[in-house]
Amino acid sequence: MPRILIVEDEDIIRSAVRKLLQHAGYEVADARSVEDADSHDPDQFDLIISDLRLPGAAGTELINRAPNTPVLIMTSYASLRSAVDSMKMGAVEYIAKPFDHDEMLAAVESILARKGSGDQAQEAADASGSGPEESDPGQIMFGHCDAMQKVFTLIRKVAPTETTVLIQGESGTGKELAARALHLLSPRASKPLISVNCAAIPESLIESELFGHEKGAFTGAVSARTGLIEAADGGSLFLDEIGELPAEAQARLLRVLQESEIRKVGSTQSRKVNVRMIAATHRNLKAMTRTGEFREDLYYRLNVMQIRIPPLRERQSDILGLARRFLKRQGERMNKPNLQFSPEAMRALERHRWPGNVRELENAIERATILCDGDVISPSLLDLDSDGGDEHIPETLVEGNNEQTTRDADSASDLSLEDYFQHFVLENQDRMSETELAQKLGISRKSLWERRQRLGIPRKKSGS
Ligand SMILES: Nc1ncnc2c1ncn2[C@@H]1O[C@H](COP(=O)(O)OP(=O)(O)OP(=O)(O)O)[C@@H](O)[C@H]1O
Repeated sequence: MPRILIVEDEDIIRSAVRKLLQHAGYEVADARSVEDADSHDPDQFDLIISDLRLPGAAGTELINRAPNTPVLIMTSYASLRSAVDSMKMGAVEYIAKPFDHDEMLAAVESILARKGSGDQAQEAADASGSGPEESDPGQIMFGHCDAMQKVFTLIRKVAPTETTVLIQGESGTGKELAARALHLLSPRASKPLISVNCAAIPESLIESELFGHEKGAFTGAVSARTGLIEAADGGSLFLDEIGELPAEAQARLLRVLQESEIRKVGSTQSRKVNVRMIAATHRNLKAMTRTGEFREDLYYRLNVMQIRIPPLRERQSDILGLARRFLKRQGERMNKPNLQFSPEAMRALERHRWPGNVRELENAIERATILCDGDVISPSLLDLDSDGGDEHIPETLVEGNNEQTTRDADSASDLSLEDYFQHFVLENQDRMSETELAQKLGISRKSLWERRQRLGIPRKKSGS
């Protein structure tokens, strides 16, 4: 029977995950912190599931302390969807909280299956030191056109260095993927890549999230916590939407860049950190320095090397290649392996302006794959003319999520995760809009609304 160690300081989550896994037939032990977990021999476990932010050391520290055991990291923020990107470490994965029971069990099963069947292959790949993902940006992101080839050349040159990189580009162009390529092609690839969306974390929390806090630093700080910068120690930190960082956090970040030191909120002591910074924005940071919205000194520290990801409309010759790639992936996921675009659909794809860039293309194809009854995708399934930009797309994607939400409702054993949801909404709804709440919970606004109805937490009038 596989043995699993859960490391989580929040009692509700720890006991919910424990019950879920025991119910599924696993043997489970638990701990409240990385230090607490030291009392267990990691080699006795087939899997460690840990929260990212814990009192004391960050959950990512377990990756070092338990080199032979896969670590599944749980993150609280949807903004950290790709928080722990440790692909090179075999079965290390992340899961965004709150997760469905099915999602957690599927992640556990898949890691254990990979561990069982893949150990030897993984060892061989590690020994040769050449996993397929690490050798070229073209294996991490698609791009044959000249503009993307120039981006790849820049990534290849700058990735092995320690240089801070500023990635600019419209929303959905692939800035996060470029950051991942920079990390995976760097000597830090075996360490964590922590991605933080500065726009998705409320102002009041961002400093504590990034820098950590001491016990009692503010109301609600019941114990000391590691920040995300410390969690990325030895690896890379990707700060998405850096233009949204509030002034105080900008000042603190500048100190990290200048002195490679962080000081937790409420602490008088600094600690050395070794983190490579990659920042991204869709805004004109230079112009923001002129209006005083962004610190000029921080701008120059970040802008040592700039990579501009072109919008999809400037990558005309890549559109069909990307579309086919997404269609293949979605077709495999949905068990529709023979899907093809009709000639009219291909023309429609090439004619569209793609204001939401690659993300919009990916979503259009996911939607068409779901709706397609035969093997041919027609223009009407792509529904490109009626696309309403960013606001519209996530709502469409919710189709799949909703199914899971309904399954949640059917499962009486989900109660404690629902408690977590309820707790989170009640605690944050006064200072967060519905969009922000949904983003942080990793669900769509529609799902948030549905869960509110089901759990009887009506939306406050002043909420958004
Ligand atoms: N060149 C590419 N090849 C394959 N997939 C891509 C490419 N560029 C983007 N994508 C996919 O498109 C989606 C959006 O990409 P990503 O999140 O990197 O964009 P972004 O510029 O960081 O967006 P935002 O500014 O909104 O955070 C992701 O699912 C990503 O995997």
